Amino acid sequence: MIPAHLRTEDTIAAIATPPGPGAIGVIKISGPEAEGILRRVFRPARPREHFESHRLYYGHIVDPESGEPVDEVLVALMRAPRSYTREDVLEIYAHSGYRVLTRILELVLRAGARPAEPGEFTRRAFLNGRLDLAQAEAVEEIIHARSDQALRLALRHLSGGLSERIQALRDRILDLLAVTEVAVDFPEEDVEILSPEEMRRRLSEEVLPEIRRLLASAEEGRVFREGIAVVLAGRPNVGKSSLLNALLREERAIVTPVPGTTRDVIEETAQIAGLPVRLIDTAGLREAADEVESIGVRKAREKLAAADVVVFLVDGSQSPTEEDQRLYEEVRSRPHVVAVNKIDIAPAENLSLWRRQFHQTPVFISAKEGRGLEELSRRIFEVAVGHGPAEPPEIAPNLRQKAALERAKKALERALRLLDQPAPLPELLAVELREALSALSEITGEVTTEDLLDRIFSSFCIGK
Ligand SMILES: Nc1nc2c(c(=O)[nH]1)N(C=O)[C@@H](CNc1ccc(C(=O)N[C@@H](CCC(=O)O)C(=O)O)cc1)CN2
Ligand SMILES: Nc1nc2c(ncn2[C@@H]2O[C@H](COP(=O)(O)OP(=O)(O)OP(=O)(O)O)[C@@H](O)[C@H]2O)c(=O)[nH]1
Ligand SMILES: [Mg+2]
Repeated sequence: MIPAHLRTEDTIAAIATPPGPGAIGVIKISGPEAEGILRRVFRPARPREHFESHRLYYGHIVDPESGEPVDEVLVALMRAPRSYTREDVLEIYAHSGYRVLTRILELVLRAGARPAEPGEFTRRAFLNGRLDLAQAEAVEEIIHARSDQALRLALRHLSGGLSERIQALRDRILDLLAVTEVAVDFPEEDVEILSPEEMRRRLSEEVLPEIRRLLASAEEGRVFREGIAVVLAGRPNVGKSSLLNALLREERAIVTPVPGTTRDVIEETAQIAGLPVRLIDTAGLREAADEVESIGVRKAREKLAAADVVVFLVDGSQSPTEEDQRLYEEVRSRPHVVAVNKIDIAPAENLSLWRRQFHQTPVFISAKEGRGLEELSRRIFEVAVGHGPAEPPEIAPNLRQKAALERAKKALERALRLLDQPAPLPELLAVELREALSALSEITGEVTTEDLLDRIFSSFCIGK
C-alpha cells in the first residue's frame, strides 16, 4: 500500500528556492487542488473568472481569513498534462525573504495542499511518465554539477542519452529471449530459429561489449561528476599558497616570505582541465615552531592521506635538501605530481638537479608569474583520470545504474557459459536473459519498488 505521505491524489506544495533574502522566491504546487488554491489565496490586479494555462498573472497573495495582503506576486497555472509533473501545477513567484515565503506556504497549505516530500515533484513526473528513472536522477545531477563537463554530462542524461542506450540493449536481449522462448514452447519442433553459435556471437560481440563500455564510462564519469581533492603539500615557503591563489586567480590565501605562514587548512573549489576540483592548501611540513602550527602540520598530513592527487611542491630557487627527499618519501605512495616552483628566479643548475631528484619528471612552474600552470593542470588530470585530458564520456551511469549493469553482465556471462555446453537448455537460458532484462529495467525504472523510489527521491531537495 502506498503510504499516506505519498498519495498522488494529494496536492503538494513546497518552497522551491533557497531560503533567505533574494530577488525572487518560488512556491510550487502540484495536484488537483492547484487551481482551487489559486482562487483562494490570489487576488489578481484585475478581477477575472478564468485563469488561462501557461500565462503569468500579476496580483497579491491575500490571507483568505483576514483579507490581509501578504505579498505582491506573479503566478502561473500550468494545466495537466502540460506541466513538470503532468498534473495541474501552480507556481507563485514571490519576493524571497525569511518570512514571506513561509507565510505564503502556510496559506497554501491551509487552502488545501500538504507539504511535499523531498523529490516528490520529480517522483510524480516519473510516475506520470514524463521522465524515466535515469532522467529523474539526472535532475539531481544537474543541481549538483560543479563543472561545465559535469553539467554537460548531466544534461545529456536528462535528455535521455543513457535511457536510449539502455533501451537499445534491452531490445537486443528481448530479441534473444523471444527466440529462446519459442524453443521452450515448441521443444519437439526441430526448427532452430537461432543457433547457439549465433546467440553466442550476438551476446559476446554485440551485447556484452556495450555493457562493458557503459561500465567503463561509469568509472570515468565519476571523476567528472564528483571531482577530485587536490592537496598542495611541501616544505614551508615553497609557494603552496601562492600556487593556490594562482590556480584560483584570486588572492585567497595569505602569502608572505615568512616560513610557516599557512597554519590551517584552506579549501576552495576550482576547475582544472574541466574537472571539478577541491583545492586544499596546507601548512608547510616541518617540525612546528608552536602548538598552532603543529596542529596545522598534523591536519596537513591527514589531508595528504585522503587526497586524490597530491601536488608536491619544492622551491626551485634552492637546491634539493635531505628534508625535501624525506618528505617526498611520505608522498610517493600517493597519486602525485611533483612541481618545482619559482623558476622565475631559479638558477639553471638548480633546475637540472631537481630534474633528476624524483621518480617522475617534475613540472616546472612559477606560481608568481603563472608559468607552467597549464602543464601542471594537465598532469593533475592525468594522475586523476589515468590518461590525458579528454572529453568526458558521452554518458556515464551513476553508482546505482552501474550496479544494475553489473548484474546484467553477470547474468549474460552465465548465459554464455550455458551456450558453451552441448545442447544448452532453453529454459535455463531464458532465466538468465530475463535476469539481465530485469536488471537493465531497473535503470530506467520500468521495474521499480517503493523502496527503490524512496531511496532515490529522498536524497532530492524539497521542492524538486
Ligand atoms: N518556473 C520553473 N522553472 C523551471 C522548472 C520549473 O518547474 N518551474 N523546472 C523544473 O525542474 C526546470 C524546467 N523543467 C521543466 C520540464 C518540463 C516542463 C513541462 O511543463 N513539461 C511538459 C509540457 C511542455 C510543453 O509545454 O510542451 C511535458 O513535458 O509534458 C516544465 C519544466 C527548470 N526551470
Ligand atoms: N619569485 C617567486 N617567488 C615565489 C613564487 N611562489 C611563491 N613565492 C614567494 O615565496 C614566498 C612564500 O610563498 P607562500 O605561497 O606563502 O609559500 P607557502 O608554501 O604557502 O608557505 P607556508 O604557508 O609558510 O608553508 C612568498 O614570498 C612568495 O611571494 C614564485 O613562483 N616565484
Ligand atoms: Mg602557505
